[in-house]
This record gives sequence, C-alpha cells and structure tokens, in this order.
Amino acid sequence: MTSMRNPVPTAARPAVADVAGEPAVRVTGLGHSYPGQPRPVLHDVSFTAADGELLTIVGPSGTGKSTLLRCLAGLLRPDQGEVCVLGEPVCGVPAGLSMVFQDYSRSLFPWMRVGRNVEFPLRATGVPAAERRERTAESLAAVGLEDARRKYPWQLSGGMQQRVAIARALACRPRILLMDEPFASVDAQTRADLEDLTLAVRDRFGMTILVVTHDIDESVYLSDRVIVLSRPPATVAEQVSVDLPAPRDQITTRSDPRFVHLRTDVAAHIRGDRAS
Ligand SMILES: Nc1ncnc2c1ncn2[C@@H]1O[C@H](COP(=O)(O)OP(=O)(O)OP(=O)(O)O)[C@@H](O)[C@H]1O
Repeated sequence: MTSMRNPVPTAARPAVADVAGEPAVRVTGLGHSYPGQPRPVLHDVSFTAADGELLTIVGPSGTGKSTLLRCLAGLLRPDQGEVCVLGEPVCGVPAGLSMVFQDYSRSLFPWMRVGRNVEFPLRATGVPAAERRERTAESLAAVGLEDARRKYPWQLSGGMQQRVAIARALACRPRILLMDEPFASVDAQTRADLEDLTLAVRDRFGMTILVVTHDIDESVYLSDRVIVLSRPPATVAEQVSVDLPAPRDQITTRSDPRFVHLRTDVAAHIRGDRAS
C-alpha cells in the first residue's frame, strides 16, 4: 500500500469569520424531531469543541449521532436550540466546514477520475484552475494517493476510495471536518491507517475534527474528548477527557493501561451503567 505518512499541505484556509473567544463549534440546547416520529431524536444537546480539538461522538445504536452531525453541517434544521460554527449561527452549510461520509461509494462520482472528484467542490465554488490543480495534487499526496489522479474510483480499493473522499474534504481547506462513521466500511488494517491519517491531518492543519463512530477503542484512540450520547431522546450523557500522550501509536497507545481504563469508562457510559 502507498505510504500514508506524506506531509499534509499546510495551506491557506478559506476566508471564514472568527469571533473572538468563541469555540470552533458551540451546540446549545439542540433538539430535533423527524416528522411522523412519536418522540424527538435529540433533546437538549449541549457541548463545545475548541479550535483544533478532536472530538468523537459515541452512543447506543440509532440514538441520533448522525442526526447531530447533520445538524452541525447545516444539512438538517434543528427544531430547538442553536449550533454556532466559528462563532456564526448555522443556517446552511457553513463556510470552512467539510464532511466525510461512511459510504464512499455513494459520495464519489464513479464516472469522474479521482482528480476530478477531488477538485469537484473547488469548481463548484469558483476556485481558479491553477489553484484547483495545486490543491488537488497536495490533497492526494496528503493521503498517499498522488499516483491515483487519473484512475476512476471503482479501480481503487475501499480504503483508497475513502482516502479520496478525505482528500476531497482536505482540498476545501476546512477549519472544521465532520466525519460520519468514516472507517466503518474498510478492513481493520486500513481502518488503523485511516485513523492515523486523521490524526496526522489534524496535527498538520490544526483543524477541529468531530468523528461519529461505533467503535469505542477508536473513539479513545482518536480523541481529545469523547462525547457520549444517551439513549433517545438523546442528550449528552457524559464527556470523557482523553489524556493519553501524543503522538498516539496503534501499538503503544492501545496497550497503555490508561487506554484500557478509558475504553471501559466510555463503554459503561454508553450502556448507562455509570452515572455522570
Ligand atoms: N430522515 C429520517 N426520517 C425519519 N427518521 C429518521 C431519519 N433519519 C434518521 N431517523 C431516525 O432517527 C433516529 C436516529 O438516527 P441516526 O441515524 O441519527 O442515529 P445513529 O445514532 O447515527 O444510528 P446508528 O448508530 O445506527 O448509526 C433513528 O430512530 C432513525 O430511524
């Protein structure tokens, strides 16, 4: 497999507002119900993410993790509360925010070569051709796919396709990256590589990353903080700070006794065995 340890571009970020003293993401009293459903999915969800922080969001199956992420991305309008991204209330997809979905096969266009896929959002936002080429090359290099530019997505493995999806998000130079179960559809080794790629990207860009995952070990390995959602209607049951040293390493970090303690703690909070 191509090396994933290539440098991630430290490129200029899009011009987005920064409101002094505001966290990168602020969620206040968020509630959401789907039409026709007997009860709300989310109820009074509140938390913040600091600039450069990596948060994971975990919780029981079907509790509203993806719904929460879609509210943050401006894809769903909550019926209660407020989401602020970079100090601005969200009422549409915020500038400076990109999202990576679980299903890369549906998020990439099969009829476009990899390079075209990566530059697609840049074309849509009117980035000039020379800069599009530069950003596409940088982003593909960042995920170890510099040689795949002229291939079609269906000529790549699942893990490589997800790296293309990550490269496409990086090409937008986001301040905030949302990832919805991004590694759920790849094998264990590729998953570990993509986890390390995510940490490398965060370190290089200093971007704020929020990851929804079902995998408790992954949540502890990646996080500065784990947000545990309760059963529906979901609220924040617990926030677990992860004080494991950096840089993290798949072998050393996961065999650290503190890692084992933290994963047990998160698992207990998901099951509702442990009071806040
Ligand atoms: N578009 C929709 N219309 C109606 N109900 C929906 C819609 N999307 C999700 N739901 C319901 O909202 C609840 C939360 O779904 P969501 O996908 O946000 O949970 P999740 O925690 O991400 O799930 P999982 O753990 O299975 O990935 C579920 O009961 C789901 O059936």
